[in-house]
Parts: sequence; structure tokens; C-alpha cells
Amino acid sequence: MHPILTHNLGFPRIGADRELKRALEAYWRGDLSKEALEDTGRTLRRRHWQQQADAGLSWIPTGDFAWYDQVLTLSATLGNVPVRHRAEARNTGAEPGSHSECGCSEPIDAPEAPEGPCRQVDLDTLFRMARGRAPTGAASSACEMTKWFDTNYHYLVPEFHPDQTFELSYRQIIDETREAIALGHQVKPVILGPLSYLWLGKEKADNFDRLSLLEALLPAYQQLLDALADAGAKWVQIDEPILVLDLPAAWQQAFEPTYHRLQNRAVKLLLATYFGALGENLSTAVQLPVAGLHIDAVRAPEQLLNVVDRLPVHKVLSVGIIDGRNIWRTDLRAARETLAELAERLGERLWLAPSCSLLHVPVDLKREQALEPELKSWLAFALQKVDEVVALEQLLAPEPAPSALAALEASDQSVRSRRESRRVHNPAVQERLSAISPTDSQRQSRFAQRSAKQQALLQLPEFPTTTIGSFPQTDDIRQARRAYKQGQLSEVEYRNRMRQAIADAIVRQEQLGLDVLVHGEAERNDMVEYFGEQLDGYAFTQFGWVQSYGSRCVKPPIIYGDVARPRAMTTQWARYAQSLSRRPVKGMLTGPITMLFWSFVRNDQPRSVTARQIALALRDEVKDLETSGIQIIQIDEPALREGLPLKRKDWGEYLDWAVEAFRLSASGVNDETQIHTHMCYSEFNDIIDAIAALDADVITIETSRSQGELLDAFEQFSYPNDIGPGVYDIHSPNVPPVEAMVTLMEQAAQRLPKERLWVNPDCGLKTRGWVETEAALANMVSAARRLRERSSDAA
Ligand SMILES: Nc1nc2c(c(=O)[nH]1)N[C@@H](CNc1ccc(C(=O)N[C@@H](CCC(=O)N[C@@H](CCC(=O)N[C@@H](CCC(=O)O)C(=O)O)C(=O)O)C(=O)O)cc1)CN2
Ligand code: MET
Ligand SMILES: [Zn+2]
Repeated sequence: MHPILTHNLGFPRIGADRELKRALEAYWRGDLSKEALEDTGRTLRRRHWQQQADAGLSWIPTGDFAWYDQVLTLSATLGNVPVRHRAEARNTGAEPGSHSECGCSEPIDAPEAPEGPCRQVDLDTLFRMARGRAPTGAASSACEMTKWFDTNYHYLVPEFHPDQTFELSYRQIIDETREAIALGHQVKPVILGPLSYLWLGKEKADNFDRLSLLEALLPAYQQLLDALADAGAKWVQIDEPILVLDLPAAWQQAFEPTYHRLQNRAVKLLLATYFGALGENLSTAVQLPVAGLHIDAVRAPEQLLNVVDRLPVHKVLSVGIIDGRNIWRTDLRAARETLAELAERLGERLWLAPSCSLLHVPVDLKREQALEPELKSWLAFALQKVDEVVALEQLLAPEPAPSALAALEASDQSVRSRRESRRVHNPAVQERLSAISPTDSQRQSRFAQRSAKQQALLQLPEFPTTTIGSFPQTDDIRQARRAYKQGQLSEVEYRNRMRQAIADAIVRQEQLGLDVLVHGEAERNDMVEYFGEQLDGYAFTQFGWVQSYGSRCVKPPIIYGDVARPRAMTTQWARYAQSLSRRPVKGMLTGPITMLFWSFVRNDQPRSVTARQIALALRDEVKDLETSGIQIIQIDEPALREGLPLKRKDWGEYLDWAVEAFRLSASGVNDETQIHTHMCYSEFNDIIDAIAALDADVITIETSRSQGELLDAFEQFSYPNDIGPGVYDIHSPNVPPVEAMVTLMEQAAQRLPKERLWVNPDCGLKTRGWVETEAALANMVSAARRLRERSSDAA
């Protein structure tokens, strides 16, 4: 028997070939039966459990599989389904307590039939919540989606009402736990804890605090824990990642009574925290009446000894020693050294694991055939990380097995090769970095002067209209790219197909009457990957997919070395697009912070240094666009907010280097060149001064969810430059009515000078179809015209 236990906090669910994505999309299209979809899920789970068991983990996670998102699954489990998405329990004289009308197959736990809409939940209920459909099939707003802590993963935000009740209503996690146990696995279900669940949700009524729902929520958690125990679970991992945030006192104080209520059950609880240090919550966390605590020793190695010193002697400490957020191979020797001391002190109370769920990394490095062998030897994806956990456990044994020693040897070699590699270090880049001067991140003149010069050239009307960059990535575009990548389409043919798509987008925009056009980004597989493929110091994978939301995935490129731009990346496309129109066509780039956060980043130098390198490469691209005759250049920074550290004390330092990197990329141009930026994912109120400090001439920003609040912040701050508050939500296929957009803009005009306002959607249109896109934009242009008429009437 091994004295030290190993486990995993979660495995990627999408499948090495994105099997789940394909099955989901086919099911939604109506091309796949529910049975076939369920079959795909079962096959994936079975495969992932078996792979982890084969690797030698002591505990295999369940509850990490989700059809769309794990927070959504939990909402369903707890019966927290918005009324608009619930199945109708029509009164047909059916047996009380049966669900013949809503098609639920589950027995009802409560003896009396629930009043009103049915509480029982099935797969289609989940999809209605995620994708915005009422049971009738009519459009109804989807649950809001937002970023999971500081990752690029999106979860579905739970909705809370003052009179909310909770009860066990959906048994997926329980069923899957049984399923795994039946296959002979030793499993540990994973669920999000009640306080994090409440924290991550949103009140849907005024004047109430969702923390007040805790009392109502805990019995449902107790039901769930009992059911998991019934299913045969001995341990349950209960995630409370909010313990790494700065918590208001009421939330911090709620932990102790909550976990008192959840103890004494038939299962032991492993309370998991990740993405940072426990900080102010450390003593709360170590004292909670649970059987074990998991901490992130990658993001916050400094907390390790502190926690060990203060952990009660009966508790297990799970040390997250393998980086679950990045793709670097672990330095096993260093990790073993860290752990050896802990092993001595904790004995078999020490458990080993990745730092967090492996949801955030691709599945299998072995599948990559095109990576340079040297670079590949520096990497580990989910399966390799599981192997690393087990190797470390073996290396802590008094006499490690030969396979473990071989793993150690391979790790040493990889560490050495990476440290010394010429691939990583580029003296020219380092020289240029050290030559940066403060004026490099200053535009030539202040905004007022620039703006006047720009307007003299651009001659834009009041309330100018534009879009955010991408137009629909049609099947035709994606098929052409696939054929090109597979060698079935020549480079010339591929380029022609993309030019056709660009020309088509330009014609449509002119017909719609938009003022500032875009080329539509047809040639880009993704706004980050596309640039990563063209920059030195960046590598890209063939199969390195990571779930972003639902069935949507991204393939984050890997920054492994000093970043440089060997040649211009976008000028050809931009010049072509501009040649087709007399109206200005925006050049379109992804900014340094977004390039950083949506890639796998180096862990051998501070992120601020990498950001500056990317900024210099983009600066050259910006200048090349200007030289090519492009008058307006947009540098997208949707990830600026996401990069904000989880603890407030770290915000200032981050914002300083982030703002500087953006300005470095944008400030090489003449006053006449108009710099735009774009941000999405709301909640910018806290960082409005940093947004102003970017000094972009125009910012287009997502506001559709909390427009009032966001604009209040811009108003209070007297935001000085131009702003385009997104007038409609591109995540929905619904066509926004003209009047709604006029009203939104009039509200904006009450807060900000109307001369500074632009009219645009809230994000790019790549996930939409052309039909709804054209209808929406036609209405948007009408809205702008109406605004201009009203404005000249008033004058
Ligand atoms: N990196 C990044 N992060 C982001 C965003 C973003 O745009 N990029 N936006 C937000 C999230 N929104 C997102 C919106 C859409 C998609 C998305 O559409 N992803 C595509 C993949 C995009 C891509 O790389 N497409 C490739 C196609 C790769 C592919 O699937 N090829 C198929 C065949 C072609 C096909 O039928 O699709 C294959 O290889 O088998 C391309 O265009 O070249 C998907 O899941 O389907 C992802 C995130 C926040 N985070
Ligand atoms: C996630 S922000 C997207 C910006 C990009 N220019 C687009 O329109 O798709
Ligand atoms: Zn956006």
C-alpha cells in the first residue's frame, strides 16, 4: 500500500477529438438522438476514468463531466431552474406526483406534487437554460455567462430570488458516481460548495442579499451528500474557490456554521481551494470541520508551510503541486524536494494532486505530431499531468520504482534543455526591451488635438456606426481553411476564398450604410491563435483544445520564448479590404494583454516582461498598418479585466504593466491615426481609471447587461475619449428592435457628451449567421439615423 494518496480535481470533458462538442452540436441541430448524445457522454466518461485509473491515481473524480457547464449542472441538481426554462406541469388529471406531462423520468422525492411549473429537470432543461429557450421552443433569455475566476472558461451564472427554495432535482452527479463505481473505480465526486455557489450567482431582485438563501440551500446540499454516500462515495470533494478571494466579513463568517451543518454525514469532505493563496481566509479554512483541505501550491507556494503549521492533526492536506492551469512539464526534482519535508511531517495525511481541475488544459500531448521534439519535451497536458502526480508519489517512497526514477531523469533533462535553449532566448528582443523609453508609450499629442485631426480626415457623422471586427465564420470559410490545412487547397486558392469572404463583407456593410467598416476576420481561426501562429516565441498545437463555454473551444497557443514578429501579419488583408471601399476600414489586432492571457504563458519570466515583448511586436504591426494607409486601427483587449488579480492588493501592479503594454503597442502612430480598443465581459466599473489610462481614441465596450451601471462609472469618472457602448447582445440570435437601441443611446447621451458616442454591437459577430446579422445591423443603422435626426431637431 502506498502511504500517500493521489487524486485529481477534474478532467477535461470535451474529449481529445472534441467528441462532446460534435455530439452536442449535432443534437442541437436535430441530427443526433438523445440516446446517441448520452452514449457519447458515457463513452467519454468511461475512457477518462479508465485513463486516470490506469495511470495509478488513488481517487478518480466524478461530477466533473458536464453537458454544458458544471455550475449549470449544480443549479439543476439543486432545483434552481429559472421559471422561464422550467417544464410546464400542466394539470391533466395525472397522478399527483407523477411527471407524465413534462416527460421527467425521475421519481419525485417530495410526496406532494410541486405547485406551478415542474421542478424536475432533464437534459433539455439544461440546454434551455444555457441556450435561451422556453419549453415551448420560443426564444427566452439564456442564463448569463461569465468568466470562471481568472480563467478563459465561462460558467452559467445561477439566478437567485428572495423566495427561492432548493431541493434535489437532478441526479446526474449521483448517477455518474454510481456508473463509475459499477465500473470498479474508486471515486471521489466533486461538487461546488454552497458558499461559492451563492457567491458566483446573481440576485434577480432588488434589496436582497443572496447570502440570505444559505439556510434554504443547505438542506439540498445535505440531500445531495446523502445521495452520494448512498451511491457509494466515501469522500466528496467540495470546492470553495472563493476562499482565495477577499471576502466580505459576512461571507467569511458564514463558512464555519455552514460546514458544521454539512458534517457528520456518511461521507468525508475534502474542501478544495485553488487559483491562489488563502490569505485572510487561512485560519477559517484550516479550522472548518471537514476531513481534508486542498490548496494550490503552484499559484501560491508560499502558503504551504503556513497551512501545514496550522492544520489540525486529524486532517488530510491535499497539495496541488502540478500546475492545472498551464502546460509546462513539472520539475519533479524541485517538487519532490518541496514535498519531502511535508511527507515527513504529515505522513499519510499528505495527498497529492494537480493544483486545480485539469479542465483548463488540453487532453493528451502524445497526439501532437507537429511540435518540435525539444519543445514537446517541455510540455505536459492532462494525461501527462496525471502521470506526474503518480510519479511524485512514487518518488516519495523510500525506494522509488525504476519507472519513477526514469520519470525524474526525463524531467531533469527537460528542465535543463528549457533553461539553456536558444529557442527561448532571443538577444535582439531583450536588447530592444531594455531600450524602451517612457515616451514610447505616449501618443504625440493629447486626445483633444488628435481627435480634431482625425475628424478632419475621417469626416464621420454624429453617432458613427461600426462593428467589432468579426463577421460570421460561415461553413464555407471554415471548410476552406480545413481543406487548406489538409493540403487540399493551395495557398493561392485559400487566399482567394478569404478575399471573397472579405469582399462580400465589405459589400454588405456598404449596403447597410455602416460608417466605419471592418474586413470581417474571415482569415482568422481565432483572434489569438491566428497571431500566435505568426509570431516567433509562440508555438501552436494541432489538438490542444480547451473548452471555453458549452460546445465552444479554443486552442490557446503556447508562448515558450522571447516574442518577435518576423514579418507583417495583417497588412495584406487590411490593404485589400481598404482597396474595396472609400469608407474607412479598421485594421484589426489583438492586444498584448489578451494575447498573453488567452495563451499558455511562460512560467520562467514575469508575465509583465512577456506582455512587453508582445506589445513591441504589435507596435510594429500597428505602424505597418498605418504605412499601408489604414486610418483606424483597433487593438482588442477583451481579457484586460480577466487578467485582474483575484486579490485587490495586487491590482495596482497588474494594471500598471498591463496599461503600459497596451500603450506601447498603440503609441507609435501619428496623431491622425485613430486607435480603437474593444472590451467585453462587463464589470469594468472597478478599473475605469485604467481603461481611461489606455488613452485609446475610441473604446467599444460590452454594456448590454448592465448598461446603466457601466455608463454611470464612465460618467462619474468623466471618461475623456470616445466610447461606443454596445447597443445589442451578439450572444443571442434575436434581432434587436430599433427603438430599444435608440433608447439605450439616448440614455448614454444623458450621461456622456453625444459628440463622443459611437453606435455598435457589444462584441464580434463570428458566432452568428448572416441573416440575423444583417437584420440586426440594418436596425442599428436606422437607430443611428434616428438619433442624428433627433439631435439636429433639438439643435
Ligand atoms: N481565444 C479566444 N478566447 C475567447 C474568445 C475568442 O474569440 N478567442 N472569445 C470568448 C469566448 N468565445 C468564443 C466564441 C467562439 C469560439 C469558437 O467558435 N470556437 C470554435 C473554434 C475556433 C477555431 O479555431 N476554428 C477553426 C476551425 C477548427 C475546426 O473546428 N476545424 C474542424 C473542421 C472545420 C469545422 O467544421 O469547424 C476540424 O478540424 O475538424 C478555424 O476556423 O479554422 C469552436 O469551438 O468551434 C470560441 C470562443 C472569450 N474567450
Ligand atoms: C472577444 S472580443 C472579439 C473581438 C474581435 N475583433 C471580434 O470581433 O471577434
Ligand atoms: Zn468582444
